Amino acid sequence: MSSMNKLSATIRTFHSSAARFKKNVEFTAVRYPYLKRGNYSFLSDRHLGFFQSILSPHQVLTDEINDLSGYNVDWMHSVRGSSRLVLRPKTTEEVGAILQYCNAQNIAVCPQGGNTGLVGGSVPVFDEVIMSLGLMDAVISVDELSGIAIVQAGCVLEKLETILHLNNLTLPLDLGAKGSCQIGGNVATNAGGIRLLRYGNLHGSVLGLTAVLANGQIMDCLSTNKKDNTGYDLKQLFIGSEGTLGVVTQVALHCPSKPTSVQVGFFGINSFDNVLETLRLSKQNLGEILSSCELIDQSSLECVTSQLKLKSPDLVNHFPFYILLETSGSNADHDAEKLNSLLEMLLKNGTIVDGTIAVDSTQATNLWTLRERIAEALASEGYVYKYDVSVPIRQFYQLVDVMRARLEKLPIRCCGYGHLGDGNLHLNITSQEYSSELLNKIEPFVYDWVSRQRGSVSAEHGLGLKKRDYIEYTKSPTSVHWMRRMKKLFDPNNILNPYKIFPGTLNE
Ligand SMILES: O=C(O)CC[C@@H](O)C(=O)O
Ligand SMILES: [Zn+2]
Repeated sequence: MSSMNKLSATIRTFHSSAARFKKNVEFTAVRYPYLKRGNYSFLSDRHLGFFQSILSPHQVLTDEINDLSGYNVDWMHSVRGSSRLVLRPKTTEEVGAILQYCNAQNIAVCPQGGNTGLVGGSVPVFDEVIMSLGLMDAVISVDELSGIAIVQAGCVLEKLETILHLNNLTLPLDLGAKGSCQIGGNVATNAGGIRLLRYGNLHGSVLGLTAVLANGQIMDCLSTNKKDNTGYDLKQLFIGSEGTLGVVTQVALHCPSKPTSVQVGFFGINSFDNVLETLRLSKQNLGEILSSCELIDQSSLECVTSQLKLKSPDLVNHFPFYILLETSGSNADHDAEKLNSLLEMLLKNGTIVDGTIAVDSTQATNLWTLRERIAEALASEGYVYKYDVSVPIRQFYQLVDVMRARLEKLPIRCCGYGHLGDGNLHLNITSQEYSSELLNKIEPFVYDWVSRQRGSVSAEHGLGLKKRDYIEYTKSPTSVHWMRRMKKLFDPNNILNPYKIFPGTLNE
């Protein structure tokens, strides 16, 4: 059976190849014609001179074609800003000096990690100065005994995982974008991913962090204590703040022990009731070794196999639903036996119709590839309307059915997949190209539907620019009011990632 090391070495690099896809064109001005640039200073030679005086030449990028284009556009090629400057600090102090200056000079700043976000949160909307954390990529310390790693914000997730594995530890989060996303960006967006079912989200795994506030002040919350009840836990404010309250520069992460046995199963299922029963029985029978439970519907599997020329697993038939299960444990024989007897039981009682268990790391990788490259496959198909929602588990697939009925006869593909174990559905609708008519058929209907289930209109991708107008479909007006107050308190001049999270302007 496969080991985690082998698995990790081969899986998931979709962002590097997908970056070449240019089909998903929409761009900010088309979809957001009502957006107005805030009253910020324009970049002048004097400003540039200041940044050049405190940073080295390779930390100040100004060449529009050769340097800036990749920073100005998001991975989906759907939001594009027109920044004229990328700053690449190497230390927390440099971040502090930059922000202090920008705050004093009324210059807007867009903090950026690996730029793998899906809601337009990590790219400028107008000409905000981009602050890229990519040069701050050091792993400062890893302690196997306590399971604590301290790392700079710009460290790419995959690099961090490789180093953790050498210390018999692993990351509490895993994403398809791990080859290019950065831990600071993950923390700033409270990224979820495929292990959340097992290890919970970053609000639990981040023990401490350093954040630089809008005025340049360095807030040292870099605690490594697992227990600390000395008043308010301020670090939590920065986790999921999408760079609007401060710039995260260092993170102390609690890392679980590295599993030595990883098993992957793939099941074909005839009805959504049986999908739910599979989840229930998997939880009951696998217990704590269950580390992922992902749903893929037939439409998603069809898309990923046809667009990326991948082979479907060897099952007897096509099914409306597939579940990908992963276990992570420390005893290969025990874990394999558990998964095999689950498979037998599910087949025998008719909950699943067919299933396969990976016999080696190549097969496991191939199964994961089918799940993790769906986003890339969708992007290569045409324009993608993306929804990342939390819904009560029993209603997980209803929204997909409702949307198919609503968009019947239109030339679209409607896919439902995602993190079933967490109630996090990825609903994606593709069409040949962007159409505002189609968009109006989908939104705000989708958000309204989710709101009526008391779900979340953004489960793990954040609000960024694309979802900001829908915040009140999930958060109460009182919550939004206090969020705005908090933003005003931390960033009174609204220089940090403006136009994100909140609809309108902060003065409204
Ligand atoms: O593109 C999407 O909708 C989901 C992307 C990512 O969160 C995933 O789980 O693959
Ligand atoms: Zn996801």
